[in-house]
Amino acid sequence: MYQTAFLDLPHLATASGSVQLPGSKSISNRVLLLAALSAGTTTIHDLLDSDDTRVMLAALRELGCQVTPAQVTPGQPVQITGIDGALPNNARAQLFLGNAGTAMRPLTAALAVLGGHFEMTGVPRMYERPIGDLVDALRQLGCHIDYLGNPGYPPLRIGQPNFSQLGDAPIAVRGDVSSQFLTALLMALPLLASDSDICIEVVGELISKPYIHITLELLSRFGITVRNEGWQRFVIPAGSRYQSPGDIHVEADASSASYFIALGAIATGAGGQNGIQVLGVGQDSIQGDIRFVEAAQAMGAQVTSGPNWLHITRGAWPLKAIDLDCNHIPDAAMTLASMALYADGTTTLRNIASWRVKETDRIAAMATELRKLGATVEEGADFLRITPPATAADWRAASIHTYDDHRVAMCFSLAAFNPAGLPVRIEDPKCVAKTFPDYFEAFFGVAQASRPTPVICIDGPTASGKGTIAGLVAERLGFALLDSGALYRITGLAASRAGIALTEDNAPAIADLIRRSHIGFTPDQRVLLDGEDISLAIRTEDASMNASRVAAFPAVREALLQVQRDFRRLPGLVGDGRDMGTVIFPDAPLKVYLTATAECRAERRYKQLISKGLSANMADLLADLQARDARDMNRAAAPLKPAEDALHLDNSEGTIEQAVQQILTWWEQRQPFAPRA
Ligand SMILES: Nc1ncnc2c1ncn2[C@@H]1O[C@H](COP(=O)(O)OP(=O)(O)O)[C@@H](O)[C@H]1O
Ligand SMILES: Nc1ccn([C@H]2C[C@H](O)[C@@H](COP(=O)(O)OP(=O)(O)O)O2)c(=O)n1
Repeated sequence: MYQTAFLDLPHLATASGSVQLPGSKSISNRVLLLAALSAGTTTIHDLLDSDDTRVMLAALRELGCQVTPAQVTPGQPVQITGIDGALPNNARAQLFLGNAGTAMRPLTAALAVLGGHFEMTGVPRMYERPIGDLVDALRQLGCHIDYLGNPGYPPLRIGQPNFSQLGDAPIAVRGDVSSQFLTALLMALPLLASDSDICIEVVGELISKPYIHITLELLSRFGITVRNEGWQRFVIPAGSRYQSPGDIHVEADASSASYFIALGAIATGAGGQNGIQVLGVGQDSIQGDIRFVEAAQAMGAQVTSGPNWLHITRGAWPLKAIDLDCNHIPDAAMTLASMALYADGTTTLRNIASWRVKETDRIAAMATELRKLGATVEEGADFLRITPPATAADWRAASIHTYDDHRVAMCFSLAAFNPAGLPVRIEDPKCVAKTFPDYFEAFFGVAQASRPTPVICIDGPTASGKGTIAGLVAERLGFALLDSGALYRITGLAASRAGIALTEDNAPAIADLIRRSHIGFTPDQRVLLDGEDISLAIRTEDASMNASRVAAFPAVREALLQVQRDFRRLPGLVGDGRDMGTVIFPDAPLKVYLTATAECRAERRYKQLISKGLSANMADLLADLQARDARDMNRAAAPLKPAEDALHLDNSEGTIEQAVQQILTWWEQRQPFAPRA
């Protein structure tokens, strides 16, 4: 996940490949509870790992369900052995449910029906989220629930129910507040339906029918067939009993698929590859948002699909403008607003009043940000009318404000395919964590830039601060990092360990050795050589000297050339070394030549080595450093020197942060995101 203040998407040209989407949150937690209530063991595949599912798993373990493994591990299924419809007598538990509404509501209903002694607590925000309508419905049945704080809100205490008064009358529940209450009852009441039918009657208009549809579909997979009488009455037949289906796959979130469906409709593939493959959700999805596919098709997308996948390619181009009632796909429809930027006329999205009360006022947010890109947007109480920029010249480079709304951030990534060749800045990219923490990683995994990916080169002599400053600049921009010196250090170490003398004669053998070695960099910046952690071993002064020696051999530099260029990846790279700007990335848009006086560098290196627990001597260090400077600057192959277009930065006086800020300022000056006057 990108934790940066903003993320710059370079202009993108093509996209192809496949994307595995994360599991749906609402399906994950329903499946967990149903598995826990069932007879038998359920193997759950593709469960989402999120705050909500972690809370639910912890609660189920607390209630005595066997859960293996105890945590969600990527690529590994979770097995749950259920309670077969009953808890032991006098079961007792204190359940902390954080801010997970998808755990609090269904667990309250199920435990109130099962009976025992339970306290349901959470974070302060949970105590502001109403649960009174559900509690009222459960009390009608004979469940025993007390409020421990404010009436109508958690925390709750659940006791032993008394079902002696339970007659044939339907159980009434309000349908116009949150469909989660009805979902909770639908999942709890089969526990009571052994002898006679149970009927639930919805009072008021039922909202969010697609979510009830998901509940009914999942119930049927766990052996409960509910009769749906026009979305007003739901009958759970007598004799219902939860039975594990054995294996079950959690579908990916269909609204998350919408960005990649749109991507497939907007972008052509590169190098003969065609289209975007979306894995995890397909044509028989039980989620309402899958109908986004029809809207995308109406705009021109070509979609083929199977049970668990979709494949999308560009069809009509430009896309076709549409006029659509979006009530059935409120979340995914936002993606249509981004597709409208590429349409042949004005697109109207109607019946979207609910956008106004989501994470932010989404109608206003989309209108404001689309306008920044150059679109003409008319905004109504419940509609949005979007006319794309008339020509490529009418597009603007925009810094997109995201309003702490994951969908705004994801939607506007699609603007990076604009015909004007402009980059797009997404502010606060971490807001995607709500449903898709690695969205941008997945997006970059299938998209290709129209020009070489941006690189910031930081070259300079030893201990000038390159590594430290390059690391910080990369972190602020969300860029990858290349510590090219580490590659020469690894080479020197590998050759010494192999007993090869570091002489010019042996250069081909050293180059050959490094080509055959497996070099790895971990996300936490550890360095691996054939699987061994050599992070410390390459930092000794001996290793520095050896690195400088092997770095003078053209055969070694040749062997490491492509290795270094392969570090270049979206959204950008910061390269630190001696020849980043002169040889490896001569086309880099920003090159910095970082220097500091020899005395200053020796002193800093001394402190650095001591702090790592390595021995050091000031006089030797200064002499070594000057020798290394001389060798690095005077060698024939790629000597250390500033690139002609490098900006010089003297790092002797200022702080690390000042140097970082200077480089970020130079970078900003090369970007077109300044607000329009
Ligand atoms: N402006 C600065 N002020 C104080 N210390 C600095 C400054 N710049 C770098 N340093 C310190 O100098 C040492 C050497 O920096 P490093 O990044 O390893 O240099 P290089 O990669 O150029 O060899 C580090 O301990 C770093 O924290
Ligand atoms: N791009 C590069 C990077 C490093 N080298 C050589 C020159 C240096 O003396 C060694 C070690 O580089 P490194 O950047 O790790 O060294 P310092 O941290 O600056 O002391 O490798 C090079 O020739 N070209």
